[in-house]
Amino acid sequence: MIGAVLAGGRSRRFGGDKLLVRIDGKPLILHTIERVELARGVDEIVVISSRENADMIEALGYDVLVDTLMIGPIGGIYTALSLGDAFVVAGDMPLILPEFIDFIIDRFLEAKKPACVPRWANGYLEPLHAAYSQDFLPLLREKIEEGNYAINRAVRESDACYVDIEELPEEWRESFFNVNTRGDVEKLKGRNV
Ligand SMILES: Nc1nc2c(ncn2[C@@H]2O[C@H](COP(=O)(O)OP(=O)(O)OP(=O)(O)O)[C@@H](O)[C@H]2O)c(=O)[nH]1
Ligand SMILES: [Mg+2]
Repeated sequence: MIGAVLAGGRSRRFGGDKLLVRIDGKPLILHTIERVELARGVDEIVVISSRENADMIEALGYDVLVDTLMIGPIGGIYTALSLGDAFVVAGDMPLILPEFIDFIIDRFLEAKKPACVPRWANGYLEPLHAAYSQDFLPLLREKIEEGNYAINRAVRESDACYVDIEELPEEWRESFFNVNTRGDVEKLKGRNV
């Protein structure tokens, strides 16, 4: 399926485009993309980008679909699904694990549900590290038209399948690490990314 990497955020907490910050000499978004490419179940990468970032991402050698909605991740997911079913990931997740991606994709293909989303025991969801079907589009469209831009709520109202994180290997949890602040970049120093 498509690996859709979201890259249309404004990096407000970071200040300056976080997806371009260099980690071991390589832009953050490339770390994420190269890991998603390693998943067996992903056969094509598409970056769902803001108009401003499109040229830069194409220059890195990847296909871009411009998100014209710019209403947050829900709009990025909606845009990605116009191409087909997709594993969607935030561009700021440089530690994402290919084997975890494949685990979610396998569950998704088995369950035949509109979405397959990791869930913590306290109910918290990880919707930017999840698989989505085009069957999710009508509900997303309705939410967007109503101005309800919370992706978690849309997932909960759908007939989604959930992957219970705490039942999986503990080492997989770092897959959700995402860079929001400059301090998060510091946390990556000295480890293999
Ligand atoms: N395509 C698309 N991607 C988005 C949009 N909003 C956020 N993203 C991406 O979704 C991922 C997770 O979002 P956040 O961690 O909130 O990133 P952000 O919105 O850039 O940062 P903040 O402004 O600090 O919240 C990042 O990779 C963003 O680039 C959007 O409207 N469209
Ligand atoms: Mg984030």
